[in-house]
Amino acid sequence: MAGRRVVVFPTSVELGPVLAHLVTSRAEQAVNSRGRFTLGLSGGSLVTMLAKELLAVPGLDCSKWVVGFCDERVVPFDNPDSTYGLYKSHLFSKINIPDDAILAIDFSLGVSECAEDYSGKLRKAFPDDDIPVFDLLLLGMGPDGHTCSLFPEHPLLEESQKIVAPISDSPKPPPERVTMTFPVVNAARCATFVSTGGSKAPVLKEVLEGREGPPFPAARVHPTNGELLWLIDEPAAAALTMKVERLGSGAKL
Ligand SMILES: O=C(O)[C@H](O)[C@@H](O)[C@H](O)[C@H](O)COP(=O)(O)O
Repeated sequence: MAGRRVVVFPTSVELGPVLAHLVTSRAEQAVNSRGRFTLGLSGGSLVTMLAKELLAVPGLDCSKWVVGFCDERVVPFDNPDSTYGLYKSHLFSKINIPDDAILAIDFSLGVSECAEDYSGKLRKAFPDDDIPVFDLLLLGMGPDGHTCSLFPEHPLLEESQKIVAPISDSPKPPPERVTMTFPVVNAARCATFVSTGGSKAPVLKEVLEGREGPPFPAARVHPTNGELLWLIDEPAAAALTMKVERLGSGAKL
């Protein structure tokens, strides 16, 4: 692990531009060294924050981006629960990313087949990797400590063979989802959590500072050969006693 950075911003207003800079600078580095930038997206409040901030970047060029989903709800794209659907309307329709560079699920399949199909899409997009190595995964964390669709105490936390797994009993609706597993999450070059708001404070303390008993799913994210960044705001950081970095909107990570 290249190390963990916990960076606290006054509010999400200052965090947003730094997130956009992180994405575009990692994209530039990746395109320069490997010819493309592979990005994994999560849902929740990240969708609108990321879309707003990326669309404000002058001359944003996504022509060499390949985008996947850290998890996805198995619902039609026009269902408001579809993470792809939200990104399509907020972001993909407004940037120059080729359609075939977006690795989306086939929601018409049953949840198990859908996971197999999405796994095949990842394998095809990463033909040289035993486990797909994304340049950047953007992750969220629920107030229960889940990330992707990896929920506390769920057997999927121990999945070590599959790169993508189906889940049909998600405690958070909708119940049917597909999710990247920890082997993929922890193979990333950089995993970045974005977590804001006071509702995250209690769980964030346990995730970042440790707890008795089994670690929360979000605490199990620690890329083997990559970086781990936590971008949070003061309300989310309220219960932390650890040393953190405090930065503002002009920061570059
Ligand atoms: O699939 C889901 O149910 C959500 O996408 C979820 O996993 C989300 O990423 C976290 O709950 C953090 O969401 P917020 O950043 O909006 O709190």
